[in-house]
Amino acid sequence: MANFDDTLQRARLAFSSGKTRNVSFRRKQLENLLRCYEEHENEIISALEADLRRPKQESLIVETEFMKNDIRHILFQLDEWVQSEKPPKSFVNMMDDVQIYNDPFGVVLVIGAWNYPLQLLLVPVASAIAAGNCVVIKPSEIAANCAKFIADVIPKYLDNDCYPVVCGGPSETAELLNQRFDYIFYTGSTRVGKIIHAAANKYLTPTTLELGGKSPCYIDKSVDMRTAVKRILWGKLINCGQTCIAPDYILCSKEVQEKFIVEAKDVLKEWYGENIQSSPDLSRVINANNFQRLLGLMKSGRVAVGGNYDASERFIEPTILVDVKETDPIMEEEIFGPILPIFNVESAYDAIKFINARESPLVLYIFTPTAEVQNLFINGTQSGGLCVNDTIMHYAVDVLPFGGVGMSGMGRYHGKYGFETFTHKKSCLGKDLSPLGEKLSSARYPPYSDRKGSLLSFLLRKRRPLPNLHLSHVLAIGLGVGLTVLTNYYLQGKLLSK
Ligand SMILES: NC(=O)c1ccc[n+]([C@@H]2O[C@H](COP(=O)([O-])OP(=O)(O)OC[C@H]3O[C@@H](n4cnc5c(N)ncnc54)[C@H](O)[C@@H]3O)[C@@H](O)[C@H]2O)c1
Repeated sequence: MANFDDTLQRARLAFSSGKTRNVSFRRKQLENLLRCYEEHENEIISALEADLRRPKQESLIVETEFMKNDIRHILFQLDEWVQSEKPPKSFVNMMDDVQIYNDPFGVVLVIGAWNYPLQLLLVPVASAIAAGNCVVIKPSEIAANCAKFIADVIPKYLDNDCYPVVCGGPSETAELLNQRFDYIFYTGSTRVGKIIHAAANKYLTPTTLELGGKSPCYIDKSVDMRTAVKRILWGKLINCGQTCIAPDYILCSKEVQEKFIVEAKDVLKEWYGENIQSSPDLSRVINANNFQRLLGLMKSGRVAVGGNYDASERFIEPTILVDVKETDPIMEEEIFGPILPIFNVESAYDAIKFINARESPLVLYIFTPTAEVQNLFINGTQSGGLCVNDTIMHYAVDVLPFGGVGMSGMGRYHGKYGFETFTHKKSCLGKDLSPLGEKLSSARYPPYSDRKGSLLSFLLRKRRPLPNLHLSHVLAIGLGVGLTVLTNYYLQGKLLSK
């Protein structure tokens, strides 16, 4: 059984030494991580190819370039993000110092999933470093080559006491979860998310859960079908459908379905040629277990496109299923593979009813140029995110928070939202000690009286927030007003005496 006591002890000591509170130290670590990506790009691409047979271009877009840009974004903004905030004050605190400090939580645990084995682990790690935490980094054991890269190479770039890498599967993770962390960030299935949440409960550890589920995709008849088909199929087939935000199934009318299938056949031929298996541009299913699970799901409905597979390569041809029923296994569990079922609905209203009868998805996709139809979904459904007329691309907008809702997760990250996830907002009131400040405070002290009560009600009454004024500002304004009044009197006296 793994023993993580020492690792945790060293991280705790490193955190209490105050090292990670130093913003230059955090910046240096992030620069090192960026350098690691620059110096090992080919190794990263090879590890992803070995685990998933991921094409180089996909690895560049969704792993290396994505990660480097995430770190660059943090480095550009860090000095601004770490500043304490001075929120607008109410009348009663006019004389006081009211601030919110950005405190790190302490030692946090980040657990990654296998489908994007580097990005899903190291993007939250970068946010946690930026926020001043120590981080225990736990890659998914299922993407074994990437886990080995992380364990071998990352420690050469990051401070080993502050940011240890620990490896292992479910039993090691269970052991790790017996330790006390100050924050847990987990990416993976909803099933394991519940285990993580239950473990976090022991110490009331705050937790972000980035989970999965079935993300629907509604296609309206008004859409340009060629564009819709390309954007949907790309989102479904990148990483062989093993993407938490892949469009899981399509909701559309029979008429739209017919047009979708005609265009889909054409687009697949254009992208992958006559012999799809020989195309270098399609990833493979991660392992034999998932391959067999997907073959089981392919038995639902009727194959309209694709349907071929080869167990020796864990290859599954991009497959579109029609005539599926609500109760078919493919409509009940997250697919996580290159299979796209179409479920027929009569209208946008029917689609919304169908979506609302199920768990809230991680993302909802709608394809329509019509604002009226878009608004029906925006106002009538709940989902972690919503993407109109495209798939996946909302993930890359670094000013948008990313996360689920309900069974698809809790919490959010990316960009500033990642920094805030790993930051405790420590509120601080600095009371004014001047005689005037004490005079304003004295109404709260006994002996109580009606006069004091009325004064308190007046002071506490909610008004529009004041601009951030301190005693010195108030005195300066008072002095200015006083001088103006006196000058007026003086000038008037002079004029009258003439
Ligand atoms: N929301 C997101 O950002 C996001 C991203 C990627 C994947 N996902 C979801 O993740 C799922 C697929 O990923 P996965 O198969 O790696 O998930 P997983 O839950 O099997 O594994 C994820 C992590 O949990 C650990 N783990 C597995 N079983 C455990 C257990 N019993 N106790 C403690 N730890 C355990 C693994 O070691 C791994 O590090 C899909 O549902 C997908 O939608 C979500």
